[in-house]
Amino acid sequence: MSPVLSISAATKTYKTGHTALHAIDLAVEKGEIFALLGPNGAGKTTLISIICGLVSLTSGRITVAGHDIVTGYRAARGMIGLVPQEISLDIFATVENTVQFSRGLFGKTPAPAYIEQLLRDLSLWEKRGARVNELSGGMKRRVMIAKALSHEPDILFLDEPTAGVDVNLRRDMWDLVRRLRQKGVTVILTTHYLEEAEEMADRVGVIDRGRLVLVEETAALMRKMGKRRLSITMQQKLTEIPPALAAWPLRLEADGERLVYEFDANAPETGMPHLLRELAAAGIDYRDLETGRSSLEDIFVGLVENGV
Ligand SMILES: Nc1ncnc2c1ncn2[C@@H]1O[C@H](COP(=O)(O)OP(=O)(O)OP(=O)(O)O)[C@@H](O)[C@H]1O
Repeated sequence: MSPVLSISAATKTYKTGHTALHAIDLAVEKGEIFALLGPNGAGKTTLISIICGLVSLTSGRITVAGHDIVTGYRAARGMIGLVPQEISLDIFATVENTVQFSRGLFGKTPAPAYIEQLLRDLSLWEKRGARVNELSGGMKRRVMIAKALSHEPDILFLDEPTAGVDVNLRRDMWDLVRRLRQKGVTVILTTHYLEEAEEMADRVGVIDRGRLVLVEETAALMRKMGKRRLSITMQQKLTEIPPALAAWPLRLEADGERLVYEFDANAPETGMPHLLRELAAAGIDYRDLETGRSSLEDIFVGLVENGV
């Protein structure tokens, strides 16, 4: 099967002379959910903006369902829906008109049943007659999603879809993404959060300083990199790791108040109970325990340390 999105040697140098993307190669299949992860300034928005024709490509080639984004711009753009980070809407238009108008811009004939279903899926149907300026921020974001899907695109780009979004919208959005996938729509999202990628994406690409440093199936990435951490807040601060615990990979944080133990989330034994017994034996009292997943930042450190 030929990929719905094909990126080869895509490079972007802004007028400032800053190269935001260095020869990116990537192929995304139809119906795939692909998460692009990376820290601030990594180049995620630049890449999406190029694919959507908002920013020019310096060199390389990108095709959407076989259409070159430069020479076949209109055909390529018609297959793409984009939900940008920032909300941009005509505040005096109604919800329904906004979505219908957007569909018209792509030269599509009206499809009242499709638009109704779309508005219902996004909990906007009751608000269809409301003007955009009467809506809450979360509702405006829903309108942005409806607008992006108005012309039934083959690929939907979501640029940091859950930044500043409440739990209900987040849940609705993921439900929608799952339904889109069933229909064969490809979804490409950018995020800072590994959990988000883990929850939704079939594959993950990690971009760092303009370079795609890793592309991996999500499950495989989590197996390789997924670490959990146990943070132990102690009754008394420590100045160093007690010799009796030297065999454990422990770190002191928060000015000696917290001991951090990182372990493999997929290992049959976490070592946690054993460690807690040894702490007690060493006479260390603690007042709080917290477990969590290692952050994307830790994973980046892991990538760099492993020389990827
Ligand atoms: N119009 C522009 N002119 C010059 N440099 C730019 C422009 N837009 C972005 N950049 C630079 O390109 C780099 C990549 O920015 P980009 O917005 O693509 O990153 P990002 O991964 O989307 O970050 P974030 O997670 O913060 O949205 C940054 O160093 C940024 O300062």
